[in-house]
Amino acid sequence: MSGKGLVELVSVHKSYGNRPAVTDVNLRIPSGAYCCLLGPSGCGKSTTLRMLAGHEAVTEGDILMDNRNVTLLSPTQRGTAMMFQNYALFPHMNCLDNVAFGLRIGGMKTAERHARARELLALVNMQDYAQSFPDQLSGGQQQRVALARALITEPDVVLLDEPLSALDPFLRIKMRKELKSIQQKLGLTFIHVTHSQEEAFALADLAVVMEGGRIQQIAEPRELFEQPATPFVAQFIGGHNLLTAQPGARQNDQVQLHFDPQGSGWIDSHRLPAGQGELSFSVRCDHIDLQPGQHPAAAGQFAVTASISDIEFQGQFIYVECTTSTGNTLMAYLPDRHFGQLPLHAGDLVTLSWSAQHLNLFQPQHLNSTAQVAQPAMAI
Ligand SMILES: Nc1ncnc2c1ncn2[C@@H]1O[C@H](COP(=O)(O)OP(=O)(O)OP(=O)(O)O)[C@@H](O)[C@H]1O
Repeated sequence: MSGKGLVELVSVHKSYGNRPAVTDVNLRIPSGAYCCLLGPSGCGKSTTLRMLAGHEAVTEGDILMDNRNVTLLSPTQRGTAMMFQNYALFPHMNCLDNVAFGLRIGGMKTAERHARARELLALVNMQDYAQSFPDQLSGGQQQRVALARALITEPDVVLLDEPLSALDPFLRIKMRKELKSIQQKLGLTFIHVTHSQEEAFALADLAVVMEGGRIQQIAEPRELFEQPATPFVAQFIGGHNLLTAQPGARQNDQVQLHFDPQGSGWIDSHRLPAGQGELSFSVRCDHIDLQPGQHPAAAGQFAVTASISDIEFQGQFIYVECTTSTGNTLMAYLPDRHFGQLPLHAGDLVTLSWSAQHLNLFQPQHLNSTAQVAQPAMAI
């Protein structure tokens, strides 16, 4: 463990001309963390990574590494190493020389450089390929060599720009396990840009979801999935329904919520923001139950009536899409064995229900985000 590699971005902005690419990014990545920057194309994740590497100037704000302000330092002065999407190996050099290259600048003797490069090739399980050239290697092997090359300068922080995107799906899963295992073994901070939520969930200690140049949520993957902070996050990570409801009658410590046209349920009043009109929620597709016919909500449950518009077999679960009488869509993932016991067909009237504890309430301050304007929550 290096014990180093604490990374902080303080009010970082980046504009190209007068077009903002990254806006007001505040982020603290602890030493030794595996952090994934996640988001759709154009959200600003690569620009953020390039600013961390020193390949892109910061327009406003500061970047700190181990409490040292590195904002104006060159890439080689920061203690970072970058691994690129296409690996950027030198085609005319064998693996040993590719890996040893970073030590040339330091003026180290060839024998010493090669000895160190051999150690790193062994770390990434490529010791038998020292004399091979990049075009003689598979994608996964090239990726391992590129990682060894990034590690040879003994960085505290490794920056990875879509490192798995050039690999086929099987190799991608294998290589992501290797990346995580090397990161844990060396105890370095890894900052990994991806547009895949599955990759971020598998790798990250800390996931940062970006949209429109801004951070939408910073959380551990489990929290991100269980409590997405904004409608954008819920929609981007997938597997969530977005809902809106109107608060109605009060009873004891509970408030009734009404979904248009035929749905309702009761929620603890302390969960609702004061003075709020319409409320926005998400509920996970795998937290929804389905029953044939029309039923009122049971105690502690929410229920909505809709008709089945589509059923798809997805392997481990059945995807059931339902449409309410006002034309909105609700999705449920039913376990295969559960679905087998139900006589459900497209066109059937069903009741979708879920526990009140599974309603994820969006806080009103998060509903003013750009993403919310672009993707309004759905009224059911
Ligand atoms: N060199 C540049 N000049 C002008 N605009 C740029 C430049 N690089 C990025 N941008 C703009 O900045 C915004 C953020 O781009 P960025 O590459 O960081 O997004 P990204 O999330 O990494 O996307 P992708 O997944 O497609 O790589 C985009 O609107 C992009 O068009």
